[in-house]
Amino acid sequence: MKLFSAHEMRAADQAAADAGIPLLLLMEAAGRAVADAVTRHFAHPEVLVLCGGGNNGGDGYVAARHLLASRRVSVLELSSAPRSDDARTMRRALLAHGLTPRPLEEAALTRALEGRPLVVDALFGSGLTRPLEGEVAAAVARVNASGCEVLSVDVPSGVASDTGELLGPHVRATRTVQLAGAKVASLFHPARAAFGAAEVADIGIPKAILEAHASVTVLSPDGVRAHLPTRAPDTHKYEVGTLLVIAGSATYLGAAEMACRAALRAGAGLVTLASEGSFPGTWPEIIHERLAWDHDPLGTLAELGENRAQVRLIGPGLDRRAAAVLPALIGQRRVPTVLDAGALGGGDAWERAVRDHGRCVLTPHHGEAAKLLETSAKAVRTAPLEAARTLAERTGAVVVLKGATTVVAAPDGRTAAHAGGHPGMATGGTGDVLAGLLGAWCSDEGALFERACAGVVAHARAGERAGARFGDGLIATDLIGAFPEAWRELREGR
Ligand SMILES: NC(=O)C1=CN([C@@H]2O[C@H](COP(=O)(O)OP(=O)(O)OC[C@H]3O[C@@H](n4cnc5c(N)ncnc54)[C@H](OP(=O)(O)O)[C@@H]3O)[C@@H](O)[C@H]2O)[C@H](O)CC1
Ligand SMILES: [K+]
Repeated sequence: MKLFSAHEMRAADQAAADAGIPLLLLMEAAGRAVADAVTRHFAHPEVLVLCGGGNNGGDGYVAARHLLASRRVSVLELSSAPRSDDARTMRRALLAHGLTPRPLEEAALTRALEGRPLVVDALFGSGLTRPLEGEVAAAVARVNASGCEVLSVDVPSGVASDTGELLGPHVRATRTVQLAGAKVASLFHPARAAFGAAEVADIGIPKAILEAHASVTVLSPDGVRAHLPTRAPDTHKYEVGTLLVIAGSATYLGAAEMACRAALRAGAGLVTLASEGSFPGTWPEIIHERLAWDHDPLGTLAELGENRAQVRLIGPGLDRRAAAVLPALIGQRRVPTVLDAGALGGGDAWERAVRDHGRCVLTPHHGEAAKLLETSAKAVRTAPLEAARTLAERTGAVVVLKGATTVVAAPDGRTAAHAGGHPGMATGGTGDVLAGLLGAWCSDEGALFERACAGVVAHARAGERAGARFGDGLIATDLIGAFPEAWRELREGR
């Protein structure tokens, strides 16, 4: 499935019109799809349709017309807003069926809501340009307070369709029928919650046109299945990808160990941890190489044979003293390299090293991305797709921007987002686990973006499994325990 910005959707509409499918036809299909969704999901004998002055309102008039056959329908409309030609046409068609919309005024709305109707919210869609205020904001508040179930058309009114951030007053929908494609806001918190159950209706825009106008893929288990690592029956450990993990410090040895364990469970052929001090690890499978950050660490690492470091992961719990050698460390081997946490150093020399390397995967959370982009965490949260894309373009790396919805961006512009997982994953160490499994799965140099996408989905699935068992009390190592079954489910299409 693809994700659309309002601009991309308008361009797709225009391309459809140019190809011979006028907007009026799309609007008819949109309203019909909304009426079908009402029939499928709601048994209310009464339906109250609220129409705005734009094309979202046009969809509402169409839905009202189709619902006349099976429900008692009334329509309240905003009269102040201008009406598009198509919305006007659909309003006339409704009048021809004997239903006259009435003005959306306080008394009329209060009376209508007393009958506990299903409310169809067709006030504003993707054309919202500013926060709702005055009478419209009051009407939305009244609908929310009424306790009536609400089906929103395309976008809950008041939600800006291009961001997960909330502008102001908005409808809290029970269900939203998104038209032609999912909207950005439906995938990102907190706006995501306003959509209720979100579905996408086909309104007759040809698939090729939709594909050509959307730049973001919504990740799904089905979508990443082809990119899960597989192994031949006669393979050996040096063929499935060995991982060198450069991580840990006196305080954060656990981060390094969790990354190593995750990598092993994700099928790494051999995992070597290079860190300072003695390693009290409880997994004997992890090979430990001693590093001294103040005594030629690069020399020590250079001695490790190529077959021990077909992929590198640098960063989980990394000792602060590593910062000074980061650019040289990144450039030391030309193998796929995942940079996490302490290895997301930033600065000109760092950025040059990442760009020159050309095979890096960066895994920042919002705060780390903000630092790398020299902006605020709020700016990243407001526009995570753009933030991930900009960082990927600037560094030439695949960027995995972690969050409740994770964005993956490639330097060539490919972008994907995934909203799976469990709120319990907001706990220390789950990022180290992701870094470890990406280290194991990014052994395919030609498919770093695809493998990163698969890793994000598998990590989220492990979180869902662990969340089902431990709820909000899940801890990062639970993800490692849940990972093998999550991987199997993805492989088997369950
Ligand atoms: N391909 C598709 O998905 C199709 C979708 N359809 C539907 O069309 C809408 C988008 O329609 P559009 O007319 O562009 O926009 P809206 O209906 O959302 O409303 C825009 C009007 O509202 C005014 N506006 C914007 N913000 C506010 C506000 N805060 N308060 C008051 N008024 C506001 C705006 O006017 P301004 O010039 O004042 O900004 C517009 O007049 C989409 O969501 C679908 O439902 C098509 O029906 C079929 C194809
Ligand atoms: K709406």
